[in-house]
Amino acid sequence: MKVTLVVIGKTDKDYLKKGIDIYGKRLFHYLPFEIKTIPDIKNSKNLTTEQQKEKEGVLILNQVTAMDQLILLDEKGEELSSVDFSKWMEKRMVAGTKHLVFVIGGPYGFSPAVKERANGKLSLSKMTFSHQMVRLIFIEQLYRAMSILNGEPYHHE
Ligand SMILES: C[S@@+](CC[C@H](N)C(=O)[O-])C[C@H]1O[C@@H](n2cnc3c(N)ncnc32)[C@H](O)[C@@H]1O
Repeated sequence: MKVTLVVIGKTDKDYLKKGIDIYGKRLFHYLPFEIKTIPDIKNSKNLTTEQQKEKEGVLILNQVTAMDQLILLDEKGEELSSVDFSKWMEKRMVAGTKHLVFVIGGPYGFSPAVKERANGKLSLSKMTFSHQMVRLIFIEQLYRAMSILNGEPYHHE
């Protein structure tokens, strides 16, 4: 199963880039993983938040095919423990999912069209993180889930 993380705008802080690079490489030992970066919307200051979400939504949906499983990362989504997230991943692998696409919304979240297309919503916490910060937090959790499935001593209960 291939996993893609779709994000909006380049990662702008070096401390995040370093962490994402470290955990992205570790993750790649377990499964094909890539980050797809959608460029920031131009002249977003002249747009309403709804217009910005719509435009981001079109670009997000361009990244997925009808066969892909699209999962939104959203603070209002389903909350799982790390062990339960590892089981959640395993279920998709066993079910033969070919391409699992996680997406992090822009500063204002997701458009209605993206929410409608999504196959599920996962929360990393009830707290809201910046769309930059959540990249590293999610990749570490994905690595943790895969290390649990592979019996590695990274996670301790
Ligand atoms: C600043 S937040 C946007 C918050 C906005 N109020 C909303 O309605 O989504 C930017 C993005 O980061 C991600 N995010 C932030 N906190 C999260 C959390 N606790 N769990 C999962 N994703 C989160 C989501 O993808 C969100 O769309």
